[in-house]
Amino acid sequence: MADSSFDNLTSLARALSQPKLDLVEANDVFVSRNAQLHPCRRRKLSSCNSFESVEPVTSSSAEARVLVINTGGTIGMTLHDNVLAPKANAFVQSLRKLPILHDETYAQQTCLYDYYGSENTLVLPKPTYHSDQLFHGLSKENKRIVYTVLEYSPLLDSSNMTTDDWGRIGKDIEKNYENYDGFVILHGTDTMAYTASALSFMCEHLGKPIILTGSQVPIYEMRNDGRDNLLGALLIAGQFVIPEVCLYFYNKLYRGNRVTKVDAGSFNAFNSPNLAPLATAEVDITKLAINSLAFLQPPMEGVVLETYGSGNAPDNRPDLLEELKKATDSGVIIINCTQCLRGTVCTSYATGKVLMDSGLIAGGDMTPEAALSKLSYVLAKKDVDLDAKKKMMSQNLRGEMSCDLAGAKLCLSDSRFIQVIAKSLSISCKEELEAIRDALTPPLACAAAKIGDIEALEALKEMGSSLCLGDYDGRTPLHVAACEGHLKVVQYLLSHGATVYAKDRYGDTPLCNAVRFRHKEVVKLLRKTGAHFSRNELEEAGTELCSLAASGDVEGLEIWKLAGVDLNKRGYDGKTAIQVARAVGNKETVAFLVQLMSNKPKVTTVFHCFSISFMPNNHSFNLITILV
Ligand SMILES: NC(=O)C[C@H](N)C(=O)O
Repeated sequence: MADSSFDNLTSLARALSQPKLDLVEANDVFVSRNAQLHPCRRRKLSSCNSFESVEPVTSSSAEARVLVINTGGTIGMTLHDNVLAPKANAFVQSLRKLPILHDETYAQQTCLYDYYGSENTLVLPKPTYHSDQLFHGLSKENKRIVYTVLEYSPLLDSSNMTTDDWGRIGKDIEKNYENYDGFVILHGTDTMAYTASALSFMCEHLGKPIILTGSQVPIYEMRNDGRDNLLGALLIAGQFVIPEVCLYFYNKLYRGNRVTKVDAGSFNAFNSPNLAPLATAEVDITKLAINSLAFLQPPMEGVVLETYGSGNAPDNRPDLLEELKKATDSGVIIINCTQCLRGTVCTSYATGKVLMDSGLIAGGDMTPEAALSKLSYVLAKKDVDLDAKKKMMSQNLRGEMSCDLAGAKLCLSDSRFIQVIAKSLSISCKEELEAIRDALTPPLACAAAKIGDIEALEALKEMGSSLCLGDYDGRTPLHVAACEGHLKVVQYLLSHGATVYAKDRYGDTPLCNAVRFRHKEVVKLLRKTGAHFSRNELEEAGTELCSLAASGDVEGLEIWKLAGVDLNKRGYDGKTAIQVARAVGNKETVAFLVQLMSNKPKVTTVFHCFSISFMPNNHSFNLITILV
């Protein structure tokens, strides 16, 4: 991976109170939000010659939208002078000719290009029974997947990617976050695991899938893996709410910060040694070999040390240990990662304990890629002191390291409820106990959220359960806490990985729930964390506003406004709330609406989804393999 100065990418948090541009931007991919309104599409459709024969587009919610960011990599390369190099402006044309990746008939019949305002927009064929069955166990929305390709210039071999490129991808996702259901990043395989790890830390409070993929053989070749990889990534990004940065390759969906490239000559190029793939659809990282430790001097602030076995190094080299100790004493954060593909760092051996005694932090079963990205993310946290940074490095932040299973077991057996159930089912082995835990904890967490019991939520988390999982109706603890208006619980859940974009069986988000039950503070907090109404929810919004206006319910109108909904939205009969209030002669409501629409919003909603205050200048760290 190419070296670069770590530019100070200042926080991208920004106020959403300003209306976003509704215009198609220079590169033609940023689509007008208004253009998504179903009636517009209907009007455009009706002007199409072949409208009668079109499979009816009942609403815009029949389509899922995915943004594909093409950064380069082998998937779009061609041979020149016997070497592979990226080819600009050829990818979309080539996809257009592949029926498996684009349905031109549907595009023509539904005026897709006019409607989305971009020649770079394509649509997958209707999902078949077979592709429906591809991903077992994940909640799925059965939709047409419309995707728009944003091609970077220049396209890069990923060995040339720098941290600036990570920042660019993050910014583009942030810019387009509300307009798409998911994101696919096309990327070279050589440094894909680094970018995946970096994005996983950059994207705080992520609510939608970001899936990196690429290929080993260019998509232009007759026999290639690019088509399958792209198709799989699109199907997942468009159909499933997996709020994670993932990597999809060779029929497997991995957590992005768990993978490493293991094979330069096989389609099966990636492995996630310490975490099973999230779903199955069935060369070399330059390391700095050192023989001197001069590199531990300032301005070095962090080091990922790749050590032997379970985190061991020679304990008969006092010179080496002394240098490490001096460095950690002076504030350098050194993470101890194992060179082994599988297994975790622990202090079973004297040769491992000496490293911990020298102040190193155990990297558990993190990949070096994830450790390096996490280190850069943590080092960039300006308002966090050194001890807290060290603590963050030793804790699981985004699923990049496994929790202490021994601890989980102990807590599981401590939990009387689960213990009794496990006993009555004669369950004794760890795997079965964990399966019981995973089945039981979502409803338990929802029950705790309902009564505002943060301690109970904490206890469930300690047991190793995820607080993001939904119950049988897909309702997460965050949905429940939002309905109940438990602000502290909402705060707690948001800071422990809950996603604001979770949708229940009825397509409702926690924001929509908080609005329904009129919990203003919860609405404000959710908005601050990046929540927005889904397109489904927005379709009903105009009618809802009109009925609130008809009944003079100004409190109701205000809370919809707080939730970021445009009060000019039209109801089913084309009227706006203010027109309805005028029609029923409710002057107070009219005056209130006029004031509400002219006033600047009372809350400043700040988008925290992506705070890429990442890798500031002067932060210096390195990945080293220890050779002694
Ligand atoms: N298969 C690949 O994509 C390898 C290529 N050199 C890259 O990382 O861009």
